[in-house]
Amino acid sequence: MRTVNSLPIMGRRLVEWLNRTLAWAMPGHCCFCLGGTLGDKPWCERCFIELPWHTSACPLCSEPRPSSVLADMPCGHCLKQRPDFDRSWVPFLYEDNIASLIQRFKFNADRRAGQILLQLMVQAFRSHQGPCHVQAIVTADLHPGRARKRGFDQTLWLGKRMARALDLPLYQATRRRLTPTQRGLSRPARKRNVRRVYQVTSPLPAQVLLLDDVMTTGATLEALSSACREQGAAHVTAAALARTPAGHAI
Ligand SMILES: O=C(O)c1cc(=O)[nH]c(=O)n1[C@@H]1O[C@H](COP(=O)(O)O)[C@@H](O)[C@H]1O
Repeated sequence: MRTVNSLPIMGRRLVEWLNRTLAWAMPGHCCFCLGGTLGDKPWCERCFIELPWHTSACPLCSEPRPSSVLADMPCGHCLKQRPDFDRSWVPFLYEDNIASLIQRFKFNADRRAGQILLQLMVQAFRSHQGPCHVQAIVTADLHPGRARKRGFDQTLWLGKRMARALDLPLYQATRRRLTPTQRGLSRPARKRNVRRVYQVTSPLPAQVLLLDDVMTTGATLEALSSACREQGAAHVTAAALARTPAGHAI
Protein backbone atom coordinates (compact mmCIF):
# COMPACT_ATOMS: atom_id res chain seq x y z
CA MET A 1 0.00 0.00 0.00
CA ARG A 2 1.44 3.35 -1.00
CA THR A 3 0.47 6.63 0.63
CA VAL A 4 1.34 9.34 -1.83
CA ASN A 5 2.91 12.38 -0.26
CA SER A 6 2.44 15.94 -1.37
CA LEU A 7 5.05 18.61 -1.95
CA PRO A 8 6.26 20.26 1.26
CA ILE A 9 3.82 23.05 2.15
CA MET A 10 6.29 25.91 1.35
CA GLY A 11 6.97 24.40 -2.08
CA ARG A 12 3.27 24.14 -2.81
CA ARG A 13 2.66 27.77 -1.78
CA LEU A 14 5.52 28.92 -4.00
CA VAL A 15 4.11 27.02 -7.01
CA GLU A 16 0.62 28.46 -6.36
CA TRP A 17 2.04 31.98 -6.08
CA LEU A 18 4.06 31.56 -9.30
CA ASN A 19 0.96 30.26 -11.14
CA ARG A 20 -1.13 33.23 -9.97
CA THR A 21 1.59 35.71 -10.93
CA LEU A 22 2.05 34.16 -14.39
CA ALA A 23 -1.72 34.12 -15.00
CA TRP A 24 -1.88 37.82 -14.06
CA ALA A 25 1.15 38.78 -16.20
CA MET A 26 0.18 36.70 -19.24
CA PRO A 27 -3.59 36.18 -19.40
CA GLY A 28 -4.35 33.03 -21.39
CA HIS A 29 -6.80 31.78 -23.96
CA CYS A 30 -9.78 29.55 -23.29
CA CYS A 31 -8.75 25.91 -23.78
CA PHE A 32 -12.02 25.27 -25.65
CA CYS A 33 -12.73 28.35 -27.83
CA LEU A 34 -9.45 30.33 -27.59
CA GLY A 35 -11.37 33.40 -26.31
CA GLY A 36 -10.31 35.31 -23.17
CA THR A 37 -10.05 33.26 -19.96
CA LEU A 38 -11.94 33.60 -16.69
CA GLY A 39 -9.56 34.84 -13.95
CA ASP A 40 -6.81 32.29 -13.41
CA LYS A 41 -8.84 29.47 -14.97
CA PRO A 42 -7.94 28.02 -18.40
CA TRP A 43 -11.52 28.37 -19.71
CA CYS A 44 -13.95 31.18 -20.50
CA GLU A 45 -17.24 31.62 -18.68
CA ARG A 46 -19.40 30.57 -21.63
CA CYS A 47 -17.50 27.37 -22.39
CA PHE A 48 -17.50 26.51 -18.67
CA ILE A 49 -21.28 26.89 -18.45
CA GLU A 50 -21.78 24.92 -21.65
CA LEU A 51 -19.78 21.89 -20.48
CA PRO A 52 -21.86 18.69 -20.25
CA TRP A 53 -22.52 18.98 -16.51
CA HIS A 54 -24.16 15.85 -15.16
CA THR A 55 -27.00 17.40 -13.22
CA SER A 56 -29.68 14.74 -13.13
CA ALA A 57 -28.52 11.33 -11.98
CA CYS A 58 -29.36 8.36 -9.80
CA PRO A 59 -27.73 9.18 -6.43
CA LEU A 60 -26.33 5.65 -6.19
CA CYS A 61 -24.99 4.78 -9.65
CA SER A 62 -25.11 8.20 -11.42
CA GLU A 63 -27.08 6.77 -14.35
CA PRO A 64 -28.38 9.82 -16.25
CA ARG A 65 -32.15 10.41 -16.13
CA PRO A 66 -34.72 13.14 -16.75
CA SER A 67 -34.57 16.14 -14.42
CA SER A 68 -38.22 15.55 -13.42
CA VAL A 69 -37.22 12.53 -11.27
CA LEU A 70 -36.74 13.27 -7.53
CA ALA A 71 -33.06 13.84 -6.80
CA ASP A 72 -32.73 11.31 -3.96
CA MET A 73 -34.76 8.54 -5.63
CA PRO A 74 -32.55 5.60 -6.77
CA CYS A 75 -33.01 4.29 -10.31
CA GLY A 76 -34.87 1.02 -11.02
CA HIS A 77 -31.63 -0.89 -11.42
CA CYS A 78 -30.31 0.22 -8.00
CA LEU A 79 -33.67 -0.47 -6.35
CA LYS A 80 -33.39 -4.08 -7.56
CA GLN A 81 -29.71 -4.45 -6.76
CA ARG A 82 -27.92 -1.79 -4.74
CA PRO A 83 -24.29 -1.18 -5.68
CA ASP A 84 -21.59 -1.91 -3.11
CA PHE A 85 -20.80 1.82 -2.71
CA ASP A 86 -23.16 4.15 -0.84
CA ARG A 87 -23.42 6.90 -3.42
CA SER A 88 -21.63 8.26 -6.44
CA TRP A 89 -20.43 11.64 -7.58
CA VAL A 90 -19.70 12.16 -11.28
CA PRO A 91 -19.78 15.83 -12.30
CA PHE A 92 -19.79 15.39 -16.10
CA LEU A 93 -21.41 13.36 -18.83
CA TYR A 94 -19.05 11.59 -21.21
CA GLU A 95 -19.90 13.92 -24.11
CA ASP A 96 -18.62 16.87 -26.18
CA ASN A 97 -15.61 18.74 -24.80
CA ILE A 98 -15.31 16.47 -21.78
CA ALA A 99 -15.18 13.30 -23.90
CA SER A 100 -12.46 14.81 -26.10
CA LEU A 101 -10.43 15.97 -23.09
CA ILE A 102 -10.65 12.48 -21.55
CA GLN A 103 -9.63 10.83 -24.82
CA ARG A 104 -6.66 13.18 -25.23
CA PHE A 105 -5.66 12.59 -21.63
CA LYS A 106 -6.16 8.83 -21.57
CA PHE A 107 -5.18 7.65 -25.02
CA ASN A 108 -2.66 10.34 -26.05
CA ALA A 109 -1.11 10.97 -22.61
CA ASP A 110 -1.90 14.68 -23.04
CA ARG A 111 -0.96 16.21 -19.67
CA ARG A 112 -2.51 19.58 -20.58
CA ALA A 113 -5.88 17.85 -21.02
CA GLY A 114 -5.26 16.10 -17.68
CA GLN A 115 -4.55 19.43 -15.96
CA ILE A 116 -7.80 20.92 -17.27
CA LEU A 117 -9.79 17.87 -16.13
CA LEU A 118 -8.11 18.04 -12.74
CA GLN A 119 -8.94 21.73 -12.33
CA LEU A 120 -12.55 21.11 -13.35
CA MET A 121 -12.87 18.22 -10.91
CA VAL A 122 -11.35 20.15 -7.98
CA GLN A 123 -13.51 23.19 -8.72
CA ALA A 124 -16.67 21.02 -8.91
CA PHE A 125 -15.71 19.31 -5.66
CA ARG A 126 -15.10 22.59 -3.87
CA SER A 127 -18.28 24.23 -5.08
CA HIS A 128 -20.33 21.82 -2.96
CA GLN A 129 -21.07 19.37 -5.70
CA GLY A 130 -18.57 17.01 -4.15
CA PRO A 131 -19.22 14.73 -1.19
CA CYS A 132 -18.67 16.61 2.09
CA HIS A 133 -16.96 14.26 4.54
CA VAL A 134 -14.17 12.48 2.73
CA GLN A 135 -11.08 11.36 4.63
CA ALA A 136 -9.09 9.70 1.82
CA ILE A 137 -9.04 9.08 -1.93
CA VAL A 138 -8.54 5.55 -3.29
CA THR A 139 -7.56 4.70 -6.86
CA ALA A 140 -7.09 1.31 -8.50
CA ASP A 141 -4.00 -0.02 -10.23
CA LEU A 142 -4.13 0.15 -14.03
CA HIS A 143 -3.39 -3.07 -15.90
CA PRO A 144 0.45 -2.97 -16.31
CA GLY A 145 0.21 -3.75 -20.05
CA ARG A 146 -2.14 -0.80 -20.59
CA ALA A 147 0.02 1.48 -18.41
CA ARG A 148 3.05 0.55 -20.57
CA LYS A 149 1.12 1.20 -23.79
CA ARG A 150 -0.25 4.55 -22.62
CA GLY A 151 2.97 5.54 -20.90
CA PHE A 152 1.25 6.38 -17.62
CA ASP A 153 -1.57 5.42 -15.27
CA GLN A 154 -4.18 8.13 -15.87
CA THR A 155 -6.23 7.53 -12.72
CA LEU A 156 -3.21 7.53 -10.44
CA TRP A 157 -1.97 10.73 -12.13
CA LEU A 158 -5.32 12.37 -11.44
CA GLY A 159 -5.71 10.87 -7.96
CA LYS A 160 -2.30 12.12 -6.77
CA ARG A 161 -3.03 15.66 -7.85
CA MET A 162 -6.59 15.69 -6.59
CA ALA A 163 -5.49 14.36 -3.18
CA ARG A 164 -2.83 17.08 -3.03
CA ALA A 165 -5.27 19.83 -4.01
CA LEU A 166 -7.83 18.69 -1.42
CA ASP A 167 -5.21 17.88 1.22
CA LEU A 168 -6.27 14.24 1.56
CA PRO A 169 -4.19 11.06 1.75
CA LEU A 170 -4.18 8.86 -1.35
CA TYR A 171 -4.27 5.06 -1.25
CA GLN A 172 -3.80 2.78 -4.22
CA ALA A 173 -5.51 -0.60 -4.47
CA THR A 174 -3.47 -3.31 -6.18
CA ARG A 175 -4.60 -6.04 -8.57
CA ARG A 176 -4.99 -9.68 -7.66
CA ARG A 177 -5.02 -10.62 -11.36
CA LEU A 178 -4.83 -9.10 -14.84
CA THR A 179 -8.15 -8.50 -16.60
CA PRO A 180 -9.15 -7.74 -20.20
CA THR A 181 -10.34 -4.18 -20.93
CA GLN A 182 -13.96 -3.36 -20.04
CA ARG A 183 -14.45 -1.93 -23.54
CA GLY A 184 -17.14 -3.72 -25.51
CA LEU A 185 -18.26 -5.99 -22.66
CA SER A 186 -21.91 -6.36 -21.59
CA ARG A 187 -22.99 -5.20 -18.14
CA PRO A 188 -22.87 -8.72 -16.55
CA ALA A 189 -19.55 -9.45 -18.29
CA ARG A 190 -18.04 -6.18 -16.95
CA LYS A 191 -19.07 -7.23 -13.45
CA ARG A 192 -17.60 -10.72 -13.83
CA ASN A 193 -14.41 -9.31 -15.38
CA VAL A 194 -13.50 -7.22 -12.32
CA ARG A 195 -15.09 -9.22 -9.47
CA ARG A 196 -12.64 -9.39 -6.51
CA VAL A 197 -9.88 -8.05 -8.73
CA TYR A 198 -8.61 -5.38 -6.32
CA GLN A 199 -7.13 -5.53 -2.86
CA VAL A 200 -6.23 -2.86 -0.33
CA THR A 201 -3.48 -3.92 2.01
CA SER A 202 -3.71 -1.41 4.85
CA PRO A 203 -6.55 -0.10 7.01
CA LEU A 204 -8.56 2.78 5.58
CA PRO A 205 -10.39 5.65 7.26
CA ALA A 206 -14.19 5.31 7.49
CA GLN A 207 -15.14 7.75 4.69
CA VAL A 208 -13.45 7.26 1.36
CA LEU A 209 -13.80 8.61 -2.17
CA LEU A 210 -13.00 6.11 -4.93
CA LEU A 211 -11.72 7.68 -8.13
CA ASP A 212 -11.86 6.36 -11.70
CA ASP A 213 -11.67 8.25 -14.99
CA VAL A 214 -14.94 7.05 -16.50
CA MET A 215 -17.94 5.26 -14.99
CA THR A 216 -20.04 3.20 -17.39
CA THR A 217 -21.82 0.44 -15.44
CA GLY A 218 -19.95 1.10 -12.18
CA ALA A 219 -18.54 -2.46 -12.10
CA THR A 220 -14.93 -1.29 -11.64
CA LEU A 221 -15.84 1.10 -8.84
CA GLU A 222 -17.94 -1.64 -7.18
CA ALA A 223 -14.99 -4.03 -7.20
CA LEU A 224 -12.85 -1.29 -5.67
CA SER A 225 -15.54 -0.55 -3.10
CA SER A 226 -15.65 -4.20 -1.92
CA ALA A 227 -11.87 -4.14 -1.45
CA CYS A 228 -12.14 -0.93 0.61
CA ARG A 229 -14.90 -2.35 2.82
CA GLU A 230 -12.54 -5.21 3.75
CA GLN A 231 -10.15 -2.60 5.13
CA GLY A 232 -12.67 -0.70 7.23
CA ALA A 233 -14.24 1.83 4.83
CA ALA A 234 -17.76 2.36 6.17
CA HIS A 235 -19.01 5.10 3.87
CA VAL A 236 -17.92 4.80 0.27
CA THR A 237 -18.48 7.39 -2.47
CA ALA A 238 -17.66 6.33 -6.02
CA ALA A 239 -16.37 9.21 -8.16
CA ALA A 240 -15.34 9.59 -11.79
CA LEU A 241 -14.78 12.45 -14.19
CA ALA A 242 -17.59 11.44 -16.49
CA ARG A 243 -20.54 9.06 -16.76
CA THR A 244 -21.27 7.07 -19.88
CA PRO A 245 -24.92 6.06 -20.03
CA ALA A 246 -25.17 2.26 -19.67
CA GLY A 247 -25.16 0.58 -23.06
CA HIS A 248 -22.91 3.26 -24.58
CA ALA A 249 -19.54 1.78 -23.70
CA ILE A 250 -16.53 3.82 -24.77
O1 LIG B 1 -9.36 0.31 -19.80
C1 LIG B 1 -10.54 -0.01 -19.80
O2 LIG B 1 -10.98 -1.05 -19.27
C2 LIG B 1 -11.47 0.89 -20.48
C3 LIG B 1 -11.35 0.99 -21.85
C4 LIG B 1 -12.25 1.77 -22.55
O3 LIG B 1 -12.18 1.90 -23.78
N1 LIG B 1 -13.22 2.44 -21.83
C5 LIG B 1 -13.34 2.34 -20.48
O4 LIG B 1 -14.26 2.93 -19.89
N2 LIG B 1 -12.45 1.59 -19.78
C6 LIG B 1 -12.51 1.49 -18.31
O5 LIG B 1 -13.71 0.86 -17.88
C7 LIG B 1 -14.08 1.36 -16.60
C8 LIG B 1 -15.50 1.86 -16.62
O6 LIG B 1 -16.39 0.81 -16.92
P1 LIG B 1 -17.37 0.17 -15.82
O7 LIG B 1 -16.56 -0.78 -14.97
O8 LIG B 1 -18.42 -0.53 -16.62
O9 LIG B 1 -17.95 1.31 -15.02
C9 LIG B 1 -13.11 2.48 -16.27
O10 LIG B 1 -12.09 1.99 -15.40
C10 LIG B 1 -12.52 2.86 -17.62
O11 LIG B 1 -11.20 3.39 -17.52
